[in-house]
Formats: sequence, C-alpha cells, structure tokens
Amino acid sequence: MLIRKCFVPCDHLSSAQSLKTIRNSSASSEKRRSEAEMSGSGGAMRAFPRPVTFVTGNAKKLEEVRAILGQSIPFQSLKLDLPELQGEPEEISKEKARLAAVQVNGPVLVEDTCLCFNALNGLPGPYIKWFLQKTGHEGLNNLLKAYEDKSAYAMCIFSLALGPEDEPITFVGKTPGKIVPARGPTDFGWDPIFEPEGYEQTYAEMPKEEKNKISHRSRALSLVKAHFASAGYIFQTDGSA
Ligand SMILES: O=P(O)(O)OP(=O)(O)OP(=O)(O)OC[C@H]1O[C@@H](n2cnc3c(O)ncnc32)[C@H](O)[C@@H]1O
Ligand SMILES: [Mg+2]
Repeated sequence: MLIRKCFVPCDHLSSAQSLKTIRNSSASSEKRRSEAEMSGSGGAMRAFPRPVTFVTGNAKKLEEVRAILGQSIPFQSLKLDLPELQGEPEEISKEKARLAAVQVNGPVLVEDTCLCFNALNGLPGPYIKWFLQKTGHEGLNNLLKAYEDKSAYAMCIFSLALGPEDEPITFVGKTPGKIVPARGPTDFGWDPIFEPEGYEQTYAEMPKEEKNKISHRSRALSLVKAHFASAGYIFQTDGSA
C-alpha cells in the first residue's frame, strides 16, 4: 500500500485528549462482533478466546514491553513488519492497530514511537526511524546545530484494537529530555542521544530497569494497564502466554 507522505508536528496530543480517546472508543461497543459478551454487574464484559497479541517487528521494544508489563496483562507477541505509515502520530498508531487486527483476527496491541525536537516543532516525530537510518546519531544532533534549544521529548502511542471491526483505543506516554552527542551502548535506536530530564545519563547509559521506570513506553503502558484493570476483559489462555 502506498501512502502519501506529509510532515506534521506531533506535539498535539495532551493526556486529556488521549483519555478522551479512551472514553470515545469505549462507546463504540456496538461494533463488537465475534466474541461473547457477558453481562456482569458493571455492564457488558468481553471475553476473548486468546490473549492480546502485541505486534511489532522490533525485538528491543518487545523486550521492554515484557519487562514493564510482567504478568499484569496476558499477551503473546507476533513479529510482523507493519508498514511505516505517514501522518498524525495518533492516526499512524491506530492504523497500525487496524492492519494488525485484520492479520491476527483478534485483539492486538501495537505501538508507534516518536522522538520530537521542540526547536523543530515536534519533528522528526514519527519519521525518526528514517532520520536515524539516514543520518545516524550525529546527523540527528546536527539537525539542532542552528538552535540553542536542544530540548526534546520521547513519545509512545499504544493502540489497542479488540478485533478487526473495532475502533482502536490509544494510550500516550511522553518523557521530556534533551538531545546530546551519543553516549552509551548503541543497541537500541536513539537511546544514546536522549538524556531524560532530571538525569545525567542518556537512556542508553541507564540501567534498563531505570529507563523502564521513567520511559515514554512505561508511561503509556501505565495507561494500558489501568484500562485493562477497569475494562475487565476476560482472556482464555492455554497457560503459555
Ligand atoms: O514494528 P514496529 O513496532 O513499528 O517497530 P519499529 O522499529 O518500526 O518502530 P517505530 O515504527 O515505532 O519507529 C520508531 C523508531 O524509533 C526507535 N525506537 C523506538 N523506541 C525506542 C526507544 O525506547 N529508544 C530508542 N529508540 C527507539 C526504533 O528503533 C525506530 O527506529
Ligand atoms: Mg515501525
């Protein structure tokens, strides 16, 4: 599928908006089709024949999601290279979820990650993957050479689609910081050039547990966990999830 490229700033998602997205999406329950709906005291509960599938082509993301979620949400993972879509960050994440839900034909969780430079009104944002591949850590630093303001934020947008017919629900996590010359191991994306606010280490220099406490990903996953806790979904597992 070919999608037209359009560059947009990504600093438009407030947590209030993302919560509104959660509420709005809950209202689309008429679309629910293939799974059983069971009436509980708090309204309709939804049961699924298998756990949520976290779909990503990125092994390092999966590693972090596993570490952050632990046993809190039953999930299985599937390595799929979903298309790199263009557009508003929330729409990109939702569309990834729609595509994944069709392929999996069941409940899916996906995420899209942005690195946003404030001096560039949020760019590279969702296009960070290409900027990183084409220019590397040094090139990303050079993008900010002309600006005093090196501040940035990392943003993660998870989308949950309960099935191919369901409107995805989004969960946004942000961590503020600044862009610095690369320091630390280079095994995960732009970690070496992002120094989170209040720290003297880059994400790459920090112990993994420390990054997972404060990261954009863990902040978004806190919202995902809260949603699962209140939604009361029921997933049948075979014990291997
Ligand atoms: O299959 P998906 O989940 O899409 O995996 P991806 O690697 O294509 O990931 P994105 O489309 O979200 O692109 C985000 C880019 O940022 C990188 N990235 C994602 N999370 C990161 C993190 O926590 N720290 C550093 N780099 C990260 C990632 O390697 C990509 O180059
Ligand atoms: Mg991707």
